[in-house]
Amino acid sequence: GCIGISSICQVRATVMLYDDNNKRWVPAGSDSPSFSRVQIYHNPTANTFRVVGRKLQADQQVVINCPIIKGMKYNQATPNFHQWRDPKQVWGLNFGSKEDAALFANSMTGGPCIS
Ligand SMILES: CCOC(=O)[C@@H]1C[C@@H](CC)[C@@H]2C=C[C@H]3CCN(C(=O)[C@@H]4CC[C@H]5C=C[C@]6(CCCN6C(=O)[C@H](Cc6ccccc6Cl)NC(C)=O)C(=O)N54)[C@@H]3C(=O)N12
Repeated sequence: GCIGISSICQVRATVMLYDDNNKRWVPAGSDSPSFSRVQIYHNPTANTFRVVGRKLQADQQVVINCPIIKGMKYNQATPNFHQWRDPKQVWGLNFGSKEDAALFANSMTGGPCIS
């Protein structure tokens, strides 16, 4: 059958970026921190993973589109704020619920990441 790229997890979270200069978290995308639908896509052919998030509000702005490197450390800083580093920046997800956080963490650590 068609083994295309599929979404293995879908949660609600506010996607944040760490502003190293000002030492503070800023919302990814436009200025207002608001929830996005955040998904983990898996490409079974290449066995690669990617995190994609789109704002829930009308414009569905893509606020994260981040390849996940195998063996990357996934840090569960609190029950509903998790984070990871990519070569350029630090991403943070402020989850809508602890259940969403656990679901996402299980997909990340069950897939490409180490916890
Ligand atoms: C409650 C009040 O919360 C707040 O007001 C803000 C806004 C809240 C919502 C958006 C958010 C929520 C929760 C808390 C939880 C703590 N936290 C922080 O930022 C902590 C505190 C100190 C600060 C210092 C550094 C910083 C930032 C950059 C990355 N990093 C590291 O430590 C990395 C981590 C890491 C470890 C392993 C692998 C990957 C990575 Cl990424 N380590 C290294 C070795 O890379 C970090 O995470 N830091 C959050 C926070 O304050 N806030």
